[in-house]
Amino acid sequence: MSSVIKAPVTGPIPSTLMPEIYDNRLHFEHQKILESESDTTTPPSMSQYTEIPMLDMWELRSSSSHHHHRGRTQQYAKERLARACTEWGTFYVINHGIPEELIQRYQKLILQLFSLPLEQKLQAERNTNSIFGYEFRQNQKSPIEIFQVGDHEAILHHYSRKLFPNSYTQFCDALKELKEALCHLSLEILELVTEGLGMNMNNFDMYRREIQGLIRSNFYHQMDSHDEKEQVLGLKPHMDGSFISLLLQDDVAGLEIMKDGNWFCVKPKENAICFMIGDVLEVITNGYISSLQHRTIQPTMKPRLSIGYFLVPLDTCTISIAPEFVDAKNPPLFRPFNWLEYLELHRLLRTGLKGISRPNPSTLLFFKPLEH
Ligand SMILES: O=C(O)CCC(=O)C(=O)O
Ligand SMILES: [Fe+2]
Repeated sequence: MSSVIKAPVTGPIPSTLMPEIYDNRLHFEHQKILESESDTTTPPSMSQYTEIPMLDMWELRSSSSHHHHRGRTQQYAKERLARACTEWGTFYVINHGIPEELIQRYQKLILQLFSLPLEQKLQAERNTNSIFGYEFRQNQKSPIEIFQVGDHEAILHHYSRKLFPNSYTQFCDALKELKEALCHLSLEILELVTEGLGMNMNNFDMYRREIQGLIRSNFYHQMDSHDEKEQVLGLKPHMDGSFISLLLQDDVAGLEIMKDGNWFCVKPKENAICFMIGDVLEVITNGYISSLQHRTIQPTMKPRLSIGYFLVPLDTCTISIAPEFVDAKNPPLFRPFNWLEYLELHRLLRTGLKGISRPNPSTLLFFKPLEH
């Protein structure tokens, strides 16, 4: 029998108590973050480009793997997948099977949404307590517009009706269709990843039943500046609060990833979807794989559109380390928590707490076992 150390189980903390409970830890941890990542507060300098690993879904899919040669190809692809997760936390997925027509149809409609008059878009403005709706961020030199919805159809219809009074079904249909395709693909990849890391598939199935999807479209306005050397931060450095995320991009560069302490620019790749590991998977694997720190740079020549799909737990789902990742040598690094608790901290860290105005690089720091 393996010696399994159980992390203390705590219930969700009422949001009203959070600031008091976490205040001291917040100051302490915040200081550590500032020391370890001071570069993120200064304007970014030109980052080097990097290639990231590339995974071919045709090779990874098992349906016709009886053939000896194909079996070997698949085995090799699975090994590369596991390595991409432990070494990079990100990779491009090719031959993913999501129809180009569907992606283009949604891109066209979401660009129509972003080109509506601001007063109309603000009819669907995100409520401060919600993660859904339209958001206009006046960012340093040029704005970022965001539209995010989840699996709740009523919410999607509510916002879509305000934005497209005459043609909202067309928009809703395209969004739902794309969201379903991305959900399917992300579950397929998540299963391959967890299997490749040696996770017990019964534990995986447990999570699979408690999952929801968020789809978020980011529209980055180009800067007026003509100085090509000047770089302005779009989205600040962050980790996604998801199991995994999938990112579709147009042909404008802007995504940057942190690898071995340096920022690298990831060029968009035609017909490829960027996969990223989020905080939830880091917790479940007890840090065996890490969530990917990333940020974006405002475009200079033309605007940029990205569409993110986030596979996240249900609000009430308890996220805890899968027991197979804990033993005497690997004590638990995180306490169990639920998704709403995580979101609340995420929000607090973003909006600032008692003078702390810097946004979070890692929300997970606050879910360490209290004795650590
Ligand atoms: O626009 C991008 O490339 C990244 C977007 C992102 O990181 C996010 O929405 O969380
Ligand atoms: Fe992100």
